[in-house]
Amino acid sequence: MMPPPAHAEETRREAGLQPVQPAGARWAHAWRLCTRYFVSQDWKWAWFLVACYCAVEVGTTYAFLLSNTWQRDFYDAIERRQGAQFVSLVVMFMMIAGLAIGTQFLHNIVGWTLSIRWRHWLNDWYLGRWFARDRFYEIERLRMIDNPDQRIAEDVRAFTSMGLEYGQSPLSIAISLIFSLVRAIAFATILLQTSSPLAIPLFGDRIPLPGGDLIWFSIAYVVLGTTVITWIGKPFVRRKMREQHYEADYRAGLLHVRRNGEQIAFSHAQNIEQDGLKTAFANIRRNFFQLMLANAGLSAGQDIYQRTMTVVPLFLTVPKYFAGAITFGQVQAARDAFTQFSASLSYIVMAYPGIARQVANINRLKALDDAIDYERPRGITFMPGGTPDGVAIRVEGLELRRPNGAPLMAVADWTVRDGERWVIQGPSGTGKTTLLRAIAGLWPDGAGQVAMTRRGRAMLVPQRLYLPLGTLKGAVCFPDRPEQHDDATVLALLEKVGLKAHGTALHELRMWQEELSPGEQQRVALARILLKRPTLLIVDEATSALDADNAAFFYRAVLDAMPDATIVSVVHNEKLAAYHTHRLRLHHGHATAAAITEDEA
Ligand SMILES: Nc1ncnc2c1ncn2[C@@H]1O[C@H](COP(=O)(O)OP(=O)(O)OP(=O)(O)O)[C@@H](O)[C@H]1O
Repeated sequence: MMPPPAHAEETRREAGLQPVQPAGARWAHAWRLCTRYFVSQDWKWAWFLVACYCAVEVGTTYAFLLSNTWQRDFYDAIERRQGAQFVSLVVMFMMIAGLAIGTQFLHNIVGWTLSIRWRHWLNDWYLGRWFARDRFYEIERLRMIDNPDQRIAEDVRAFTSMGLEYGQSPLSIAISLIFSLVRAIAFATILLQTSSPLAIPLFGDRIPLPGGDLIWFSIAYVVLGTTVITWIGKPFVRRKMREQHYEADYRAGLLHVRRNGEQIAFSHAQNIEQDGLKTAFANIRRNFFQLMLANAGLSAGQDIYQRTMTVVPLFLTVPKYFAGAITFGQVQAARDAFTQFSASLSYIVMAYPGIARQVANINRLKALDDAIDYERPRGITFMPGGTPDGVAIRVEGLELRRPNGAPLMAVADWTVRDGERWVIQGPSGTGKTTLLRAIAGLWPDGAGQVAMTRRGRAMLVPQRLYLPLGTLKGAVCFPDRPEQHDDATVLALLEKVGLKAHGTALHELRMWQEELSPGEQQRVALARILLKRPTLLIVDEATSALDADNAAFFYRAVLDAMPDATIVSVVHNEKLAAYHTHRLRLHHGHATAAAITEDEA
């Protein structure tokens, strides 16, 4: 279980590279993310669906207006005891209800279709950038942001969601806002019919205001409500963002236990792990209480706002009704219009939790984009394919440093010629693996130059082999696709490396990384090498889990099959050094290179 990060670190990883996210930058980013899709190759669908979405919104507004007129007629008919109109009003009501239900249905269908198409496109876009330039590796290496996986899976889903189930996308918020204003204008015309002129006293004069009292009271009501609700809701945004972070950390912790179950069970470390998970959950719980408080304040504010919205117009119109200036139907219509007008204008108040969630979401996506786009200046110049003929690796003035700039190790000049086999040795933690990473172009921190033969002809075999999710054949063939090699070849290799018993499960989809023992996984690595036959093989303690005989067999099999291959390997076992022609010894931050003499071998 990973220890929970310190608070400052936590905030940094949450926010990414730019701790302070100015609101303008955030919304500009959301705008860029939205517009990208609308000029993508899917633009026809995108615009068509948005047009449909807007048409449905027009239908919804029309249904609201019809409903308002119906209310006026209905209550007037009741007041005048016009029973003959009752049936036609009921039929009218059913037609309006049908229109409202139909528009809601279309709203969902169009919204969902747009959501999945948009998410599909954005998902591909993020995956492409995350994999490009090895960003997925670099972001983890430098621990730039928390849980990029969650950001790609869940935040992208919420960002593109046009329905209510995962919160609303900024696009649907924007469209709803526009149509709220349209609705507000439509209802303002109705309000004008029952409004009285309003004038404000100023310097002994009374300045008349355009529009009527109901409109001005409604606007004042909305401005006051929006200000108060936005103020109350501020902590909600931060808590929501932190919730996403803590939930993702907790899930990552559970996954970590699942992945390392064997070691935890063997060492009876369940208590430690449980404590770690409980601490992670305590973060969720603590945040939840704060979120609950923030939410409770917000909900209470919204509730009071909504309840008073339905009675305020009555206080304003009933005196006019008693004075005989308006009908009872007009009182009801004015009440409905006031509520609809205020509700339309106060979209921000009503949708605040959804908007807050989206703000947190956009912050997280912005941090992900910043991390993906971040260009860390490369200290070490890497030149794949930049070696002269006959040379596999050329290192000049190499200084390896940690990401924080602290020096790790220096290799002044080092040349690995074709066909040479180098063993790299040195105490633990001196930087052997880091040197291999630098050779493979994966470690940019430091100074100097590294040139390597073309990447396609080289192969890096780490201590813990990566077995992709899928079949055993896929695991052996990786990074080639399984269909690129025939079964007979793969089965023969499995037999050669002593994994014949697993041959019957060649096409079975299993968690091979969990199922095969570390030694078996290293034999899969051998099968992979023999299948790929690279001209440059970089091996990092790839025989550490094998017994002495099998470790020796590993090197013999490689040499038999590829006698001309260039090999650079990190091994602790002195006996395995005998399979090499040269030695690079790392000690006290420096490297010394020498040929291995017959006597040494
Ligand atoms: N991503 C990283 N961020 C910060 N420090 C790192 C990172 N990766 C490696 N290091 C540090 O660099 C140093 C050298 O690590 P490296 O794995 O290269 O050592 P090594 O010689 O291969 O050790 P061993 O023989 O134990 O495998 C270690 O102190 C390690 O903590």
